Order: sequence, then structure tokens, then C-alpha cells
Amino acid sequence: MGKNSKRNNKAKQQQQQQQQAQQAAAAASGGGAASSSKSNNNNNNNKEEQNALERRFPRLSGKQRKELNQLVLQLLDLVQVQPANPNEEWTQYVQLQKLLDRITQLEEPLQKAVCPEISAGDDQQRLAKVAAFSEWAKAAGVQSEGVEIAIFPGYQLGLRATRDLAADEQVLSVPRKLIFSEEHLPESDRRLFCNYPLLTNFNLAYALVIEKVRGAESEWRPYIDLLPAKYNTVLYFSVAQMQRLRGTAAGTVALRQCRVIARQYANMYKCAHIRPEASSSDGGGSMGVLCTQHGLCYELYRWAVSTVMTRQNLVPREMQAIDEAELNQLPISALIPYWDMANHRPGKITSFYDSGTRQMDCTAQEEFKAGEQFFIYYGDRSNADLLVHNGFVDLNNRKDYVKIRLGLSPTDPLAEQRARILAKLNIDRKAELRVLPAPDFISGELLAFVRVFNMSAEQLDHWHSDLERAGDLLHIDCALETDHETRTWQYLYQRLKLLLGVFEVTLKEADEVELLSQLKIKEAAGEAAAGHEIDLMLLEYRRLERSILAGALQYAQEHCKV
Ligand SMILES: C[S@@+](CC[C@H](N)C(=O)[O-])C[C@H]1O[C@@H](n2cnc3c(N)ncnc32)[C@H](O)[C@@H]1O
Repeated sequence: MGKNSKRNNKAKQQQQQQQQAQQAAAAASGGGAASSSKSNNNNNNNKEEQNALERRFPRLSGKQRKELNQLVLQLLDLVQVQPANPNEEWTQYVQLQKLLDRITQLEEPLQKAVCPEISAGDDQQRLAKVAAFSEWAKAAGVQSEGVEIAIFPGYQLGLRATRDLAADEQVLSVPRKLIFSEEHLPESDRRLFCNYPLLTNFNLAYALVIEKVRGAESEWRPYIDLLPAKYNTVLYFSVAQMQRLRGTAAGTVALRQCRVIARQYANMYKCAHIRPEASSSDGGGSMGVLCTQHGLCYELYRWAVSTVMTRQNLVPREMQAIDEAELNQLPISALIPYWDMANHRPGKITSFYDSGTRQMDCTAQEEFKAGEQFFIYYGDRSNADLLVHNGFVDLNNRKDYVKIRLGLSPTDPLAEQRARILAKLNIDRKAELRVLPAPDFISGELLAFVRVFNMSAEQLDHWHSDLERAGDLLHIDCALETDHETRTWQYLYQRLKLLLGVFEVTLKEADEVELLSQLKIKEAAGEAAAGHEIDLMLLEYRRLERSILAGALQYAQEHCKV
């Protein structure tokens, strides 16, 4: 087949798909202009499709649909506003959660029809699915002789060594055909849903939604059945739980994540039920098909997004995504069954995709005794990152840090001179810089920023006269005038004190310690209530961030005295 005819076919397929989307959208929204202009034949097809959809997805009453439409429009209006400060950001989040709660309530019949397990399921129920999953994985070529899937309290499921494993020994390999990605979608769906190669993690979430809703018809069922029913990601936090993050380094990122996912869902809903005609007029609009043809509801979307966030890995792209060669070099997000049952412990990365054999190989990062949990290392990430994107924190994180935001004031008459020195150090005039755990406490970039920020006009002239030496500012022992050095450390001291002060406003240190110990006692007694894991994670996170800031505060105080 020549290139052009291939392209024509693709265009035809795309057109057909869009027509289907339009018909389905019209059907799901109770018919309308889109269906009335079709031929008789199309009308019949439309009816059949509508009936099929009705059988599969329960119809909401007109009143319920109207309320849902209004809620979605309110949500879109709400998230359009860029909050000007942390208080506004918080108020917006609280309002957003209220809308989402009601949306989820109204969508419950749909959720029960397409993904009933999502609100149920625990570790024991998952464990019961392991035999079918392992058989399926082995039949497709997964090698996992030295490990098995088991329950580990505090981790949900994980991998257990079935014999002694030596360091560097090959433990797992998963062939490409079992690595789930957007490339498993039929081409017509890929064209429809995967238009943004840079957003490959979302493409993966869409592919997962489609397979999930296919249920027993999906060849991925044994894997999907084994996935957790819900997650500890920020999308599952209650307002009271999110409150614990206020004023911490993870707070703003967590709120932004909730906003982004809610907005994406609302946009897809709008294209499906409020403005279905958008399905055929622009690429983004066609995403409404996920709601009309694949039963997408918010509960299913947050599950799919969280599955991807907590389990994805990158593998090389094998199929051309679009006609831009450069983007086709970018890897894609993928779910790697069996390998993704391994939990994290600090160490080194030992999982690599082999393009020659086309499989993901994983070796043991250290020795494991028979019966022990087999851990892999997920990579260098701060606990704020782990909390927001992976739904856990690492109590022994050697790569932890707390980001603080600093910026040059636009009203500072010396801002340009300062910015020039910072640029030499690859630091922006508005930057997020790292406070570190002992023994470093203050990163070189943070120290350099504050030093530049505190330079007098004369000192700036001095450093400009020999910009090549700017790198010295990154080092603790850089020789500076005493008053300049004192101002630098006083500034750092005040800033850290302020951050710790915000911690106290949200929850006092003594209360935090008390709550943490109560939760641990309850856990030990087997009395953990719903949401316990998230509550515990949030208190642990606060304790770890507080200890980094407090250590750095003491360090800064010692330097103020010098
Ligand atoms: C790739 S999955 C690992 C398998 C997962 N435990 C399960 O039950 O399916 C990653 C998830 O496992 C959990 N996890 C991994 N490492 C952990 C750790 N060190 N502490 C607590 N939870 C961890 C977190 O819930 C994380 O989102």
C-alpha cells in the first residue's frame, strides 16, 4: 500500500470515528441536532448504537443530567480562576471538592455499571486474583522464578523472595507484548486519544480506562483485576487530610494536581454532554468519546490517573506517534505487569528496558533472603514528590529535600545586576531552591541566591568585574565580607523560621507527635480506621519536612553567630 492511500485510509477512519463520536454523544445527551440530519440508514445505526449504550450505561433522569451539567460548568468556571495567594488556592480547592463530591454522587449508577470494584476491594480480595494473574503472565513469557506476590502490611501487595537471591541476580523479565501502553490501542483510538506525545502518561490513562471498561472482553483483565481498587494519591484525600499539607512544600503541588485532573475530566464531560458538536470540530473535543462510548466517570478517571501515576515506567516508543520525527524519539509511559508489584526501598536502579530482546529486565539491587520482601529503587525523589505522585513517603529517603521559593523583587533597583550573576549560575530570578537534610542543610544554589540577594551595589560591581568567579558563591567557604555573610545567614534564618511558623499554625509539633503515636498504637492493635494509611503518611511527611527545616534553621543560627 502506497503512502498516500494509507494516509487517505487513516483520514477516512478518523472521520468515521468522529462521526461515531458525534452520534454517540448525541445519543447519550438525549439526541439533538447532530442526529436529525443523518440519512435513514444512519438513523438506524444511530438507534442501534443508542440502544447498545443504554443497555450498557444507565441513563440519568433529565433532572439529574441537568444538575450534572450545571455542576460541571461551575467546576470549569471555578478552576479557570488562577488563585492569587495560598488562601484563595485553599478556598478554591474546598469548593472544588464540594462539586466533585456531588458529581460523584450523581454519577454513582454509571460507576456501578462500569467499574463497581473501584469502591470495594482490599488486599485479601486482590490476593485471590494472584493465581489467575500469575498464570496469565507466565503464559505470555514473564520470568519471575525467585519471587511471588504476597501481602505486606503498610505496602498493600509486594514481591516476596521464594529463595535466597544474590545481589545483581536477574529476578524478573517482562516481554514487550505484556507491557501495556497507548500502543495497544487500535490505531483509530490512538489517533483519537493520543494526540499529544508529550502527555504520554495521560494517553496511558485513557488506554487503561478503555481496557478497564471492556471488562471480561479485555485480554488485560487478569492484570487489571489485580490493580488496587483505590489509591493514597492526593486525588483521594479528604479536605481534612489535605488540610495537613497546608503550608508544607507539598501543599501547592497537591492542590494543583487536584485542579488539573478535575479540569480535564470536566472538559471531557462537557464535550460529551454539554457541547457534543465539539467532538467533530477539534481534536481535544473528541475526548468526550471516553464518556459516551467508554463510560468514563470521575471515579474511574481518578482511578486510572492514579494507577498510572503510581505504577508507570518509561519505555522506548515503537510506533510512530505523529509526523514529527523528534517527538517520536521520546519514550512512552507504560504499565509493566508483575514488575509493578515491587515496592520501593533506597538503593540503586536495577530495572532496564533492553531494546534488543524487547523486554524489561530487573536484577536484585542487593542480597535478599528467602521470605524477605524484594524491593526495587524507584529513583531519586523528594518525599514531597513521592507523596504527591506515588502516594507514599520514604522514611529513610537519602535524597530528600524541601523546596523553598525565592524571587528577586521587580521593585529592587539592583534586580538586573543580581539576575546577571544568578544567570551565570543557571539560577532563575524566581527559583525553587533546596533545603537539605544533615549534613549539608543548605544547597549551594540556595546559598548563592541568598548571597546575591543580599549584595550591596558595591559588592555587585565587584562580582560583575570578574563574573567567571561567580561559581565560588555556591560554596560554603567562599570568602565574603563579614557583614555580607551575616546578612545572608540572618536572611536564611528568618526565612526558615517563618516556614516553621506556618507548620505550627496548621498543627503544633506536640499535637503532631501525639497524633502520630496514637495512629501507630491503633495500627499495632489492628484498629486502623478507613483513611488510616493516608493520615499516617501525612503526619510522617510533616515530621520529615519539619525535621529538615529545623535542622537547617539551627545550622543557619550557628552561622549567624560567626
Ligand atoms: C508500583 S506499586 C507497587 C505495588 C503496590 N504495593 C501494590 O499493592 O500494587 C507502587 C505503590 O506501592 C506502594 N509503595 C511502594 N513502595 C512503598 C514504600 N516504601 N512504602 C509504602 N508504600 C510503598 C505505594 O502505594 C505506591 O504507590
